[in-house]
Amino acid sequence: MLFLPRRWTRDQPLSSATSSVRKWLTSRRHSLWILLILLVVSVAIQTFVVRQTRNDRLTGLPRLRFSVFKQKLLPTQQSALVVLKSESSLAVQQDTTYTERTAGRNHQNEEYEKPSDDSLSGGRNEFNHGDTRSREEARKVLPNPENKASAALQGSLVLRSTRTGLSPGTDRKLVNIPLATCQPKSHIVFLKTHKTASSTILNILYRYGESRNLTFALPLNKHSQLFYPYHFAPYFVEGYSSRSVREFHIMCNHMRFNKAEVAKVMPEDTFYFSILRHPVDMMESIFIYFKSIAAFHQAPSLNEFLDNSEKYYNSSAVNSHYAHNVLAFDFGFENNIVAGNADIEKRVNKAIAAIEKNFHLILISEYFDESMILLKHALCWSLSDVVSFRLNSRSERTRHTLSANTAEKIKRWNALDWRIYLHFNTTFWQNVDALIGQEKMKTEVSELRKLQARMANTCLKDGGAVHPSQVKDTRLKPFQYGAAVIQGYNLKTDLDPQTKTKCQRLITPELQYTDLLYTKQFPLLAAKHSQAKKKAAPQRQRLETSAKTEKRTNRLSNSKH
Ligand SMILES: Nc1ncnc2c1ncn2[C@@H]1O[C@H](COP(=O)(O)OS(=O)(=O)O)[C@@H](OP(=O)(O)O)[C@H]1O
Repeated sequence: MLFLPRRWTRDQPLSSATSSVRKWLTSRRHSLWILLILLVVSVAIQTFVVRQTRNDRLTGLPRLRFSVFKQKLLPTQQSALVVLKSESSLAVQQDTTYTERTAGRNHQNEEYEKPSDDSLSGGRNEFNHGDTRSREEARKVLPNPENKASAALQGSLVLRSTRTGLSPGTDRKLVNIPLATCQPKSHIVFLKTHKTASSTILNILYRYGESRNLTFALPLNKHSQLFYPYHFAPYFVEGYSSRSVREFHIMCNHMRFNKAEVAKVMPEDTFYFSILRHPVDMMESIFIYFKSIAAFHQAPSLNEFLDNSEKYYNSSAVNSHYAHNVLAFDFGFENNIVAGNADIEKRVNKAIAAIEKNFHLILISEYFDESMILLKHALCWSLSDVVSFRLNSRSERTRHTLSANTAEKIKRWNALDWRIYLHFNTTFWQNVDALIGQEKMKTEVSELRKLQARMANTCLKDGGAVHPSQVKDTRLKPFQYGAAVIQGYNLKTDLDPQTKTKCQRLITPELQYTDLLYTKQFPLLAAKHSQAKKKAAPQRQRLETSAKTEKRTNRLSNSKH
């Protein structure tokens, strides 16, 4: 384009300066130089544009298209994501289009389902106390406290691997900087796994962020989850596609993890962490809580489910992931594998390597307080930042322990989860040794417990959790689901306004707190959502009534035949 036609340059009357330019331009060697320079300049421009786009993704956040993802959805699941089509058009198809759990979670004032004890166990003798066994078993996989190998890690915390044939994941390090000099971290991703005490951690993160005006990567259209069980995609986050949020600080709602996609939403220096629970206790909790899913619905007991999984479990049924290696599933992996499968070692190693690569810290539910101390150090937070009350816990009536025999069956059925748990239970204690040491850990845990006891004394009316039917303030009632009875709290009545707000936040259940933050962060959208919900209420009520009538009629006609 810059080359002048030879004929044109030859015919023009030129001064000596322009004539030498002409000669230079028409020389073949110089033409090649010009070409080369042009090439270099265009490559530089392209690199600049690509970088700029990437920066935009992390901060300014460009628009993503929905249509690509829609094709991947299963027919039964498609409707759940219809609402995603337009973020700002507010296609509020409340309740009826959600996945089972999400739908349930939007019916706050549901009747509590009272479980029949037999339906839970297939024999009450099977159960005794859970937490103790699982803590003891967890202890069995601790490193020898005399083991000085971890001393070599002083100064930096390296997540060590006990996997076969793989080197330790050294790419993820936590620097052991004294609390006095370190900078508190506020770019955080918490992968909220299921039935692992994750709601208690979510509450900690919500309080930390709210009190510092941080921005949360909340689910689009006021949903309570980041469209779990679909693999995470950036457009699941409110404010991402519309670019209405410049920077997200914290992402912590349930999602199926996908690092590459999460990284598009969160800043580069984000701290990633998650929590695991002993798969035996976890499955016992899940079996009760998700009793209504297809896999568990017909099973008279967990033991019976495990003995006849081929009868009850269909991997393609909706919500079946809750019934099989759900930890692995939440981390984004394929979950359908059992012990003895030829691929198990490969799959275990792959999963552990990926978690080590993508997460800075993995906590253990059985050691919740120790986990909070570790987290506090890793994030450079203070002790009061990690104070919490136990949330989302079942009443004793629906809490059970399984026999050793059933426990072994769970470990085989959830072999992938079991191996992941064993690995990270080990690295957890290596991290404790490396970052703070066992002695300091004991001291700090005891300080944390004292602080928690003081807070409970200040805030709680009944000293602890109560049956949901006894929760006085209905706005603070925890969501009830399946065959579980989830406990709540009552506050003391004579609290001054500031203390009251602080105490209230400590006991606010996940759904209500998510709503509250959404309304703070997106007041206009929240107002439109509640208007749309009000409008849809009578129609929903009609649908519910006719569904109930139809169910009753069917039951009657079935009993006649
Ligand atoms: N602080 C602390 N320490 C130990 N365990 C705790 C803690 N907080 C909550 N829990 C227990 O975690 C279970 C609820 O987990 P989640 O909140 O992750 O459940 S959910 O997936 O969000 O529904 C639930 O377990 P189960 O009671 O066995 O169901 C809670 O009792």
